[in-house]
Amino acid sequence: MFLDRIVATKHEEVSALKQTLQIGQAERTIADLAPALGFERALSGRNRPVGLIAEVKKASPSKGLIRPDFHPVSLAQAYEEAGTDCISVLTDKDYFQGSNEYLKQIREKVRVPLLRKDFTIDERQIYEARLIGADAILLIAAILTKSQLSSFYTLAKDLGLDVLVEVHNRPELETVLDIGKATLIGVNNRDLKTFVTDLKVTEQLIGLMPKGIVAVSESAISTTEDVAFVREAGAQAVLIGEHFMRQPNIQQAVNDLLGPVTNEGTTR
Ligand SMILES: O=C(O)c1ccccc1NCC(=O)[C@H](O)[C@H](O)COP(=O)(O)O
Repeated sequence: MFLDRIVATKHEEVSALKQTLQIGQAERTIADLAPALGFERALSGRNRPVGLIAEVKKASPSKGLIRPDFHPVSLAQAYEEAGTDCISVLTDKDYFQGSNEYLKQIREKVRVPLLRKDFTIDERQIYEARLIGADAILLIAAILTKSQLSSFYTLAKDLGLDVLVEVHNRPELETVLDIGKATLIGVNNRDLKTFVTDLKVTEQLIGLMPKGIVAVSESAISTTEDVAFVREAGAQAVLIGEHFMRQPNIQQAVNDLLGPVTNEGTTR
């Protein structure tokens, strides 16, 4: 299964990271860094009626190469000019053709909060995310134990990062809610094991979330009807990658899909 392969690769990467990233040294370096930008705060005070996390995504396991003329900084700058609330940057090399370097380069040029989109399975990756300039990390319930979800969440927060916790089914959501820490939860409409997408997953799961959670609908959103559907289901934000990556004019595509910036965001 593909997800198992991805996780196996992550274990190899973490073994290598153990040789280069010493936790004590990382803690000292992080203590001297400027505070991270408020990822969750940007979504709560969003620029449009629905918040937007726009993704910098060159390729994916389900679709192969998506954006042949891939210039990560230019793409992120176009997202920033389009009034994107947050940007997601895929840093996985083997399956998404991403890179930590892309995130670092974007951090230098863009003042929008950045999500390090990767498959976190070890605490060293959380230190690494902060060191390369991320403002938030992703924790995927499908690949973590309850205990890992809880301890990784706390570590990320202690390092000044926000956390997007991702679920795809009811048992995963129940685990996350039982831990009782997550305030920003993403519902991935894509089953990471089969790649099948269905926006109804958003409808099913957001209805089970308590008030006060910032709910994000992730994946397979490409039309104004899709956006309307997930908003109606209760999503306060959307995470969109492939659709924007296939457009020649990113700014135009963001405005066509989500409308103009209104600065009328509200908190729930
Ligand atoms: O995108 C994939 O094919 C994929 C396969 C296996 C695990 C994760 C995968 N994608 C990660 C994501 O969550 C998406 O990049 C993100 O939600 C944006 O989705 P989309 O708008 O459909 O590009």
